[in-house]
Amino acid sequence: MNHIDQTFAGLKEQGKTALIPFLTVGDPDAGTTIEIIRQLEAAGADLIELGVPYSDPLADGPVIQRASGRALQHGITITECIQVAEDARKSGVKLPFILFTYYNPVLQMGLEKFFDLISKKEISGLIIPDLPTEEDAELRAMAEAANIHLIPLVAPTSKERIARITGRARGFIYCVSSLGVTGVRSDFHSGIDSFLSDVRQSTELPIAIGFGISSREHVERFSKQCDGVVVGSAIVRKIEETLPLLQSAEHRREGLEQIRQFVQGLKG
Ligand SMILES: O=P(O)(O)OC[C@@H](O)[C@@H](O)c1c[nH]c2ccccc12
Repeated sequence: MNHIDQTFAGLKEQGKTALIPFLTVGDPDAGTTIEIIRQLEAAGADLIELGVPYSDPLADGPVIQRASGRALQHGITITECIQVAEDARKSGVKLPFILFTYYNPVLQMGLEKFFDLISKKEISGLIIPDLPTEEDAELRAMAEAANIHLIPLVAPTSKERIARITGRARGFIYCVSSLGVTGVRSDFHSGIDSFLSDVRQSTELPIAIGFGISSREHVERFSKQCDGVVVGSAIVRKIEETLPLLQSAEHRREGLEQIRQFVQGLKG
């Protein structure tokens, strides 16, 4: 059990679905990211996905690619991204943090040093989209030892792999709603409902859905079948739209308020 399990258990008792925003850490800077996280919590978010910017975000659409580019322009590192979790906790944020990173930055740091760092910095979960389950044994063992949940992704094409992936999972199962890259969508994979029931039947863990979710209607629709809903690009796009306000001392509060209101609208 860790902070993620406790959060989902609490929501289940209340019959609620977790709202899980994703944001790119350091877009536009680490300090603003912490203030945005506080707004996300105030808007009703239940867990936060902290995205580590990467130079080759192969699974990301244009919105998150641009956000990663902005953050990397300011030279943010994976260590600084992890520090944001501790600083946000110190500023009073209570939500569980899931570190979202591609595998390369972890390899560059070295698994030992990486786990030594995140086990001390308020990280409860890990999502590494380009680490196949067939190659994650060492990392999974280190995550277990640190009581940090390695959260797997399953896609509608995972089919017979679903049971193998969910069988060794911790935290929750991240169900990808559509094929392709992240980004706001108006429609989802045609077999989405049967895919979600297949995943549900394969695990006792909570299941969350992500990719393309950008409206209250989407959140409502998927709340019937899932325990959590991940929203990334729609929120990252809202942050992008408010950058001029966020970067002006005079209008910063207004920009943060616009982000809070947008996310509150998703939660309803
Ligand atoms: O951006 P979307 O369409 O709302 O999808 C969530 C997604 O951003 C986040 O979970 C994520 C960001 N980059 C990823 C790469 C792979 C899987 C998931 C992700």
